[in-house]
Amino acid sequence: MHVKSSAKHKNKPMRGSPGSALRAEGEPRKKRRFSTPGKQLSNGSPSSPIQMQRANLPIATGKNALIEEIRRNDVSILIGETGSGKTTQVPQYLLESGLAGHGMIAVTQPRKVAATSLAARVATEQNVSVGTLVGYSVRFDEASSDETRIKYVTDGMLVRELLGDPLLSRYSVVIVDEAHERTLRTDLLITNLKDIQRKRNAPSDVKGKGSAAKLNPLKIVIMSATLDADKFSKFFDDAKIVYVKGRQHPVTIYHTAVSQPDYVDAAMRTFFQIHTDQPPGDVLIFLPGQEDIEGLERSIQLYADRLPKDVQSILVCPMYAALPPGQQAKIFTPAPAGFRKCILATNIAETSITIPGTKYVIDTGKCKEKRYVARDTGTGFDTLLTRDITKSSAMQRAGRAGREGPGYCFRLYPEEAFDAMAESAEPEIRRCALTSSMLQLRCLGQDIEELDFMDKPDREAIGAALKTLYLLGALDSKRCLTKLGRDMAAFPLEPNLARAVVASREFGCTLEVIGIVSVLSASSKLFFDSTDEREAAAEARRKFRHRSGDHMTILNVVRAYQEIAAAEKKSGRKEWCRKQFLNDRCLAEAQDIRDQLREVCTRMQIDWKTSCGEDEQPVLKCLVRGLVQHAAFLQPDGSYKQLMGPSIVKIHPSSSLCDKKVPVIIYDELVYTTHIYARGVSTVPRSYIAEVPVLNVKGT
Ligand SMILES: Nc1ncnc2c1ncn2[C@@H]1O[C@H](COP(=O)(O)OP(=O)(O)OP(=O)(O)O)[C@@H](O)[C@H]1O
Repeated sequence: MHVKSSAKHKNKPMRGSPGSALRAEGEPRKKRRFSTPGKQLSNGSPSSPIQMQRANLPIATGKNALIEEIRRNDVSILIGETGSGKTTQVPQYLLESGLAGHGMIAVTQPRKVAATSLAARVATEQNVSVGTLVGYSVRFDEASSDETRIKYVTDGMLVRELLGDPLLSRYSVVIVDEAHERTLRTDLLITNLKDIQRKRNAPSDVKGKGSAAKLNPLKIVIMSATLDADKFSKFFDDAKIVYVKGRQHPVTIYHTAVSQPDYVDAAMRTFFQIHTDQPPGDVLIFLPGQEDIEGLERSIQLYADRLPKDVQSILVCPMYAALPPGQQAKIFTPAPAGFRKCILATNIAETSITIPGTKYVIDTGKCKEKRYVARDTGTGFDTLLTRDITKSSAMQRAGRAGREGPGYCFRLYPEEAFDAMAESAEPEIRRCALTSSMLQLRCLGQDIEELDFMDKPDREAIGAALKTLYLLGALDSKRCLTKLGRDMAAFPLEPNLARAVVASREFGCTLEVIGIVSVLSASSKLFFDSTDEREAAAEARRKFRHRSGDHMTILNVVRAYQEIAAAEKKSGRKEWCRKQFLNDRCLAEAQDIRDQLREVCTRMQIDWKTSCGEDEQPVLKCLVRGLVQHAAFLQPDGSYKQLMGPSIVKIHPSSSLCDKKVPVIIYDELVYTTHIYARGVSTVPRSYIAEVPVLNVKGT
């Protein structure tokens, strides 16, 4: 293949091309390759195209041997090339072979989009609709029933299930997929699974008569294409490592000759070379974040308009976490005839998923990594810093091509840069805030300091999480879980927002607090920061503005939207939002979240209809309960000093209070750009802060 311009690429076939052995690094301790011929698949019509496709996957060759290995071992670690069929086939094999008995098979995914799209695919392969035999469960969305036997779940949802069912009694097999990502939830889950398995699989004389005695043994399968298998094996007491050989289709990899500091521009040039020179096939471009995606989308549209008439049209589809689920799902819809789809994605599309039609991948080699700064105080903030990806990410990205036929991956960095990359990223447990996880563990009666983790969290982070939970009233001074803490954990919300909802029972304003919290929990922002029409947007926003700041302003929008929603059809709502410069997708998603929070309230005997009317004071008091660590006091120079942390912060320009000087603020989060900014800000009387019970005791 010929690639012009400075984004020049050198060709190298991907390791594990057809017929090659998978493993490049030295021989693993326990290893098995599969080469026994597969038997005919028992489920569905074997001659249907989808069943033929299943039968041709590399994993199908070793199906029986694989089932046998899983049958023989309590824990199996399964390594197989991207696209070999692990995620879609292994659960079906276990179901079809009867190995799962009467229990369910859970397959965990680090991301929602993977869980929902895989459930759809496997349901099609089983010829059923999603939510019947095959289902999914992700935060704020679920499709499952009593019939469900294979459930794709986010790792966070399975951790949440532990709260109501600590032995995961409904499941006979838990498959932890994409375990290499080492998300905080995956690590928590793995720790718990080890313990659950010890209880459920113990010999009956050891089990005694406890609840575990009645349960079937639990099987655990850990899967990935790019995993430090030995580390996982060691953690699970030398568990068996099983290797699936080969990949279905080759992916040819090209590297640039030199590095590309302007990776967005390099991505654009590479895309247009593919578009003008190469046969049809969709293109998936990996970029670090939303900003780069939006920038590249604009540039591609601009240049696309100048292409000669006889060149195919381009359909650009962005894909990042803050896009609502419905919008994200569009990447799976085939492009109309005569169009080439160009998907601009963050690492949200890096693992697990198959995007039909994708033949070319462009990898900028960059990603954004979440890291909590000042983990020791609990008053720090999450940063999302752009950095180089790891080898594991690069291989996963290349693996999104070559799933339906031969693929091509264009890496916008030299081969030497790939060789110099770290093998894998630092586990989240070592770099993210632990508050939410610690609350869940406390509800399970577990102490984070005593748990058996693959990598232990550091003491400072643990201390900060304990402090936060104490200030929220979830733990008492002896670090024991309070009733309040247990109530908070019932809500699928960050602990500070859950605290505000629980407080609303006391202050009689649940209707209002849920309205605000659902918008704050939506995946996209409520207000568009339109640079083109900034004045018009500000003007439209002014009528919702509340003197106390952003939270009550959100409530005003929610109230107005509900009136419109009651009177208008969907198209009318959209039009109204457009005129008000509001994000209708955020409001629609918030409505779904609100409905779910109302259900939780009903279960908890909190009357969600309780309203404080036009009085903002009870609402602000609830928010203070949740955001007490996010309070700051005005300084003589107009900046704000954190009440409980060392930082000096400014009010974010997007806030309705940005040009005001108010004595005390509370805020949703801190963001760091040129300064540390507080975003989502309200002003509250100082007395509200002194009233927070835990501060009150100390006489603050
Ligand atoms: N939605 C889909 N549409 C078309 N083909 C699909 C779809 N999902 C899966 N496939 C086919 O099934 C194959 C196996 O997919 P599967 O997700 O099971 O692989 P995997 O080994 O788990 O890959 P990864 O390690 O990347 O998660 C894909 O390569 C593709 O050929």
